[in-house]
Amino acid sequence: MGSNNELNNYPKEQKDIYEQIKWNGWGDTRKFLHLIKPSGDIAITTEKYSAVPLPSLRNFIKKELTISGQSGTDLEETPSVEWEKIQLNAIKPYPEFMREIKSFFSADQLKDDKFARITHTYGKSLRDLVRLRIGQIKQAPDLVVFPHSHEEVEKLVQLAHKYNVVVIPYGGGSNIVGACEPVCQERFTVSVDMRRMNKVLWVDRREMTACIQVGVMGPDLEQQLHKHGVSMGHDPDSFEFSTLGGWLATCSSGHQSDKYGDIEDMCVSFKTVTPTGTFELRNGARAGAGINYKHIILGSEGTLGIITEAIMKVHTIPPVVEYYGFLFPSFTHATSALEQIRRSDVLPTMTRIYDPEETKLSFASKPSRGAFSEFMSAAVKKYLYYIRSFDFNNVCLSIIGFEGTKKVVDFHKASVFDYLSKNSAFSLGQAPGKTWAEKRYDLPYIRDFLLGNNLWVDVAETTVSWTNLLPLWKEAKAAFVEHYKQQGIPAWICAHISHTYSNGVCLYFIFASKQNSEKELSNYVQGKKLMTDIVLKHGGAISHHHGVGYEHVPWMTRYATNGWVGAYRQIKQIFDPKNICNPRKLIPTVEEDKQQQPFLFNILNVKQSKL
Ligand SMILES: Cc1cc2nc3c(=O)[nH]c(=O)nc-3n(C[C@H](O)[C@H](O)[C@H](O)COP(=O)(O)OP(=O)(O)OC[C@H]3O[C@@H](n4cnc5c(N)ncnc54)[C@H](O)[C@@H]3O)c2cc1C
Repeated sequence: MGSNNELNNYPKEQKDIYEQIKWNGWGDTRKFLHLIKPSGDIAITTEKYSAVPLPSLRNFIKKELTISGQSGTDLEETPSVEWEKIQLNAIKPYPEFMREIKSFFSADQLKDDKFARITHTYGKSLRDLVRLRIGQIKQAPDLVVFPHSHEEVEKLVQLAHKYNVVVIPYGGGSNIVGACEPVCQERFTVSVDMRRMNKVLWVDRREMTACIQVGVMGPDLEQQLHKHGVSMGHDPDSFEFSTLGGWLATCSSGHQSDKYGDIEDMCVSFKTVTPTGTFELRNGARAGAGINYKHIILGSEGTLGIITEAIMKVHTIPPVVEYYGFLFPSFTHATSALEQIRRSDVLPTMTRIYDPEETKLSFASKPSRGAFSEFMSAAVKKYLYYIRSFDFNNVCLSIIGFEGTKKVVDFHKASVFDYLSKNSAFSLGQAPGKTWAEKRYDLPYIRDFLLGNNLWVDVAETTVSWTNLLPLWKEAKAAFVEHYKQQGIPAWICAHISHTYSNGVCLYFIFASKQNSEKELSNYVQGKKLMTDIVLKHGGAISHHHGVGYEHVPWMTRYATNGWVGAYRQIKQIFDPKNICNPRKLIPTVEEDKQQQPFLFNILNVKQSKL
């Protein structure tokens, strides 16, 4: 049973992570939003705190999701089904494959019970959560395998290749693009849960690199690295529930990307198991020795093979960490400051700029009434209004962070603060930065609450040039609200900028609306299509960091040139001749390509899905 390797000794008493997180929502089962009596306020409960009121949030939702002349949208319960009541597709019988796989893996590494299958069917996109909440699962994987080592992944992929079995790597399952969903009805499908491969294998403090098993989740990874005095510095919003393998496979980006880079900048090399062989690690600063295979695997979303171990760059844990809040009089002021900072030789570790709508959301979701006032005394407000002519409807919050030694932080800070003040920014000091750091993983929990209350919320993000940034922002926001308004449906949209580059930024939209009376996904699909089309019109990337998966496939031939789509199909054919690795993701099949429109609606499942 298994290979003789000490890394195989996964503690028997340890629960797997999929058993500890929400099966039909986001994250920690102990953290959720709910209503409290008698106030009717929305509150948040976490592992540490029970029912902390967010007293402005309910009114904010009501006010923002209102069409003028109509009464505001209020909450109306739309509960989820219980997982026990869900009917799953039957497991496809495959005795030859099962016999051989059982001779190599222990019983504890092979699961086909209902809960394991449900929790490995989808990721965390709105479409995924909706289908889970109504119990619509048509293609759960037939088996979930939990490898403990690189050698076991090799054996699994060899067997899958031999028996023509589909393999879908499953990291944290936090993707929001349908990347882990089985979509090949006819073939036996294995979900490969990587999360037992979670060790930092070595740290080299001289070269500042670490070799890491890629099933490790964010907090565990940083904890292990911290024991060596180093950090990787990759902190996406999904940090707590995503894995290094998922980050590499989706080209992920974290909050501090301005300083430490995106995942591809941190990655030196990795080991990948493909059906036609394993690509090995190669350590070293860089090489001009032909095409580095890592560039082909990065972002391949499990369609070419399974990444098992990675050598990543690390840095010394920064002794000084300072995050500040600023207010700008408008989004134009804020983006102008950002562009000037980017053009200079100095860079903060993180720059986040919220547009006026997201600024209001940010203050409305704080755990005290009138959080905006907390940051500003009446005198300051008067000063901003009368002396600085701030219109509070247009004000934009910004969080700007610096990390490093005191000398480095002070140097960057002085210069950055100069650009901020030239663009009329007003400093709120470090308090908003501290609040942001403490609460930064809370926002996604609002989505579950809204889904349970007759509303829906989703996101769209892109990389756009500095030139097209404001035109895209303005058009997307106006078009989204107008589209729904014409149908008499309330809609709300906001945006922020979270990563900057010399030639563009990541612009991130959050949009919400009401579930329709039919409780089907068509309302949502219209919004998704509208946003993606506008992004492409302004030359934006289909995604800056969420990836392509299944949900963005219909736009891929418009985004990537046909030449590249064809080349990718050939690469896939070489690496994976039987198309067993996460099929029908990333690019459309030739047949799907020919029938773009019906395919789109089929993918987004408009007709069949009910909320
Ligand atoms: C609330 C929320 C916030 C988010 N914020 C961010 C953010 O700030 N930045 C960001 O980049 N993304 C963000 N995401 C998206 C998501 O977290 C990322 O795409 C993340 O990189 C996925 O990692 P995962 O381990 O969960 O991968 P999964 O969702 O499990 O898998 C994603 C894809 O990678 C493949 N894959 C996984 N592991 C491997 C492997 N070992 N080898 C080969 N292929 C593999 C899967 O087959 C799938 O195609 C967010 C998502 C949510 C729900």
